[in-house]
Amino acid sequence: MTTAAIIGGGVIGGGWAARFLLNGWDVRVFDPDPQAERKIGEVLANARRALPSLYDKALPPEGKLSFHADMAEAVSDAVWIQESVPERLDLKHKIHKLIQQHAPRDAILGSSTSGFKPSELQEGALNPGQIIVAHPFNPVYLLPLVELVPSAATPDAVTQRASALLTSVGMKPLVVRKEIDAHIADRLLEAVWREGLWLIKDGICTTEELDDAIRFGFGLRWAQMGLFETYRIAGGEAGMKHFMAQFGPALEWPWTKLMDVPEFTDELVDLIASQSDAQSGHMSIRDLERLRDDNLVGMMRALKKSGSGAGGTINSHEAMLPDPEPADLPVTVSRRIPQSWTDYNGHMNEAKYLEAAAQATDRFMEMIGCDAEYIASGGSYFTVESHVRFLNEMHEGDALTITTQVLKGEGKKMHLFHRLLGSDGKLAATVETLLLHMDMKARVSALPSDEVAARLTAYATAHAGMPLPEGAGRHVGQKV
Ligand SMILES: NC(=O)C1=CN([C@@H]2O[C@H](COP(=O)(O)OP(=O)(O)OC[C@H]3O[C@@H](n4cnc5c(N)ncnc54)[C@H](O)[C@@H]3O)[C@@H](O)[C@H]2O)C=CC1
Ligand SMILES: C[N+](C)(C)CC(=O)CC(=O)[O-]
Repeated sequence: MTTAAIIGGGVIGGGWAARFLLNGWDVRVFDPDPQAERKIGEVLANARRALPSLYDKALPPEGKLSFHADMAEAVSDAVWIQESVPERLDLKHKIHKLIQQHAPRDAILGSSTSGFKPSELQEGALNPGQIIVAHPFNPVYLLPLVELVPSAATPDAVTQRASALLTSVGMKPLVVRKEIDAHIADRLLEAVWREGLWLIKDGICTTEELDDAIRFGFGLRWAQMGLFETYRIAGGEAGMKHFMAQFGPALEWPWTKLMDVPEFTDELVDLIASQSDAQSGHMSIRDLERLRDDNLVGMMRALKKSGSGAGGTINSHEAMLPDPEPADLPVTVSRRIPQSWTDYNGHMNEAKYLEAAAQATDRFMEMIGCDAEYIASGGSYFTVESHVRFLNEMHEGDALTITTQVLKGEGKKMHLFHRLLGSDGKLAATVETLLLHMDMKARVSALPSDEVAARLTAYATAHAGMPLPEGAGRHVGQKV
């Protein structure tokens, strides 16, 4: 089992711990705060509820979490050490020295620093080439971006190994070409924050109105296309050059106050804190985190369909996860129930049982080779009939596993029986579904390719010896 050491287990360290644990790594935490175990436990509960929902395949079994008061114990077996102590250079230097006295020489020491350059962190270090900036985004267990910043003293091999390790836990390493204060993203974020502080100080808007200006408009655009691709479209058919000619002059007028910093007087701090309380004080931080996570999962799953932005990272990571063995009943869905799937009755809405079963069918189609490439080449399956039996309630956060049994896989027909199992392994629903293979051009039923037919037959043959599932072939209202 691979081991990560988490040094500093606050907001960011807790998120790193969850990211590694849920990707099957053992995690050792070093943090003097007596509350660290409780805080990490709460972050982990949120992560367990959110991260698996991004995937249509099961993540590896969770690793082991342990807490250590002794640095040697925490780091001596670690492949990856992530430092997330408060943003003070003297503290980071002190803690890196202690880490390097006990760490394996080939372990990577990533720092979560939001602003320090790697060369600053490496000053006076015992093994400078081991230290690299690995700057993540909150929540670390869901957001894939990690800015990986080497200095001139960082060997290329370290950057490459760091990049590969972070990719293997579902992250998107962005290697920053030249070290600079605050890397790339925090420079952008600080510029927006500084301008926002001025707009509030000058009474132009409240914190809520400023957030509205982001979330109802450009915030939605940025998640999928960023700044420059979005502006390319804004230039119309004439593209980027036209856009720059039209809006370039505004930079000189100027519209913004970016280089000034409003003074952090008690008055300004109180104004912002009271507006923020009025905006969001009715919810606890953990409730806000869960709302944020559910929204992020929904948006990231939408991006997964098109492979845009973070969706592309999820697809690549999912492709690295192992497929279940074809001889067993294949697991076609393994996920948690998001809050957005529940309804006014406080449980999973009936439509979502069918949605989950449709995900299982999509996954099974991929398993037999009917994937996006095959569909683009002109063949696919259409569902012609489904029967759902609702047997047990499912709730927000419950684990949902779906197994798929092939009742018939012959010619154009594919007859499937999905079992939806809850956290306790109890049957929550069954969905029996009949599909026909189609010629997508002519939009008529047609035989599948030989390869798809052969893979389907392999499953059908393996499942032929199994008993017919209880409930198969039922019709609505039938007596038990
Ligand atoms: N909060 C954020 O949005 C982000 C923060 N970061 C960076 O992550 C780092 C940590 O920030 P947060 O998690 O927000 O801070 P935090 O205050 O939530 O957590 C810091 C943790 O470090 C522990 N700690 C303090 N001294 C320590 C020591 N000597 N040894 C081990 N642990 C010690 C504290 O007990 C605390 O649990 C900073 O460098 C920050 O710039 C990076 C990305 C985002
Ligand atoms: C505010 N911050 C500088 C600590 C923010 C970050 O570093 C990244 C983030 O998660 O927004």
